[in-house]
Amino acid sequence: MATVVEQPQDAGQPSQDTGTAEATASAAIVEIRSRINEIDDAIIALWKERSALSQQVGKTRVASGGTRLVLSREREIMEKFREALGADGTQVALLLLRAGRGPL
Ligand SMILES: O=C(O)C(=O)C[C@]1(C(=O)O)C=C[C@@H](O)C=C1
Repeated sequence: MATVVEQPQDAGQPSQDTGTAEATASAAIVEIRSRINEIDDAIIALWKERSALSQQVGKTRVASGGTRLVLSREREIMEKFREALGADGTQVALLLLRAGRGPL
């Protein structure tokens, strides 16, 4: 049986390995991937912006004598993500909150 060996891509280069040798399907995949790449870039930018804003809120609150965390607010955010995305939403929310908190 032939062994398929994945070739490493150049760092920073979008992959053109579509996983199919069929030209029409391959062209469609390249097109769809272009939008996926835009979405990933937007998610990364929003993730970083949210994290910075969350840290700003935390610093503002602690500097004013408040608590570092507000668990009722965290529950509200986790519930929003769970309602929108199901069980995976809860995991996403936990990661988002962790990114904003930094190390405890
Ligand atoms: O909304 C706040 O009060 C925040 O501090 C932001 C944030 C968040 O990342 O959403 C972070 C920590 C808190 O425990 C709750 C929420």
